[in-house]
Amino acid sequence: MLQKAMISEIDIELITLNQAIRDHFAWANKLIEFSLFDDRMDNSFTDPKSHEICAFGHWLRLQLTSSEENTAALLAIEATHEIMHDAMREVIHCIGNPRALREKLNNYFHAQIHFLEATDRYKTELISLRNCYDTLTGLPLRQLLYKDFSRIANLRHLKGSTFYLSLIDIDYFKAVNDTWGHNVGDIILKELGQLLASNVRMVDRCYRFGGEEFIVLQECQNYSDFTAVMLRIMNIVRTHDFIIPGKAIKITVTCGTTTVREGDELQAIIDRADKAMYFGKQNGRNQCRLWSENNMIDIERSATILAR
Ligand SMILES: Nc1nc2c(ncn2[C@@H]2O[C@H](COP(=O)(O)OP(=O)(O)OP(=O)(O)O)[C@@H](O)[C@H]2O)c(=O)[nH]1
Repeated sequence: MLQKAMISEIDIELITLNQAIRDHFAWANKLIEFSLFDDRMDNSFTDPKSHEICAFGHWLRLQLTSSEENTAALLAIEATHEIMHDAMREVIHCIGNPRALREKLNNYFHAQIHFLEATDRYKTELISLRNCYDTLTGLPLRQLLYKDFSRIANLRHLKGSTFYLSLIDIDYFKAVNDTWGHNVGDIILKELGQLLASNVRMVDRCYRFGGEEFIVLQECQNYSDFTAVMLRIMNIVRTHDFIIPGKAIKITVTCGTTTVREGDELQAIIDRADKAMYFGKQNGRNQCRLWSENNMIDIERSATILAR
């Protein structure tokens, strides 16, 4: 399944894909020029690995090395791209032999259509994925959390690591909207989303769960790693200057967190995190609580004790 941490990554991929397709057409036009004017062919046509040398091939390599999740879709494009280059080389070999050329040219046209169909499919996938992201904060929305969860549950099983789900809710956000207006509320949501996304590790995921609530899914080797991360996030948020027109303001959040246990349904996990968060709200806000059957553990106190 395709995966991106932020909507901007999808946009960048769409922009660069469009550019790569334009580069492909420039390359195809060059082929017509070479054929008509009998110019010297460059290695983006003649090399047996020409599909790796051309500008589109460069784009493809870059995507294949930078993302593991999209590999299947990208490899499907690569296969059609390579076949198209092979077909084009056969066309070149048949120049001067009109009878053979007709068939080779048809093969090339078909290969080109398959290649463009594969890139179209990928583009459609990227665009439908884009609809699962929040346009305000750029973060994945709750429907992606549900999709990601089954993959994460498998990972947990395979790697034996502990996953934590944290529900982060802005304190007194209604007052922010009432005092400074909804647009300022939006500025805060956007900035908080970016702050959270840039302060979790690459392997962790941050979602806009709805309204003024965010969810962070983290994979941690041990409890002290987890408490250290949460302590850091809480401190980053409470000390951050949120720039609104004419001034900078500070906000706090209350966080409820829980471990992902064997066989857990996602809804049950979210309910536990919600209970822990609610406990934090009722006990002064601006804190992070870990759900436990008997008491809701104060994560920041726990992190401080563990760090001694
Ligand atoms: N600006 C803006 N406000 C939103 C958005 N989504 C939800 N809100 C507001 O978030 C506020 C949430 O208010 P409450 O649920 O009362 O919570 P709160 O004021 O943060 O109080 P506590 O959570 O108890 O600390 C409401 O005023 C919603 O209108 C949004 O996308 N943009």
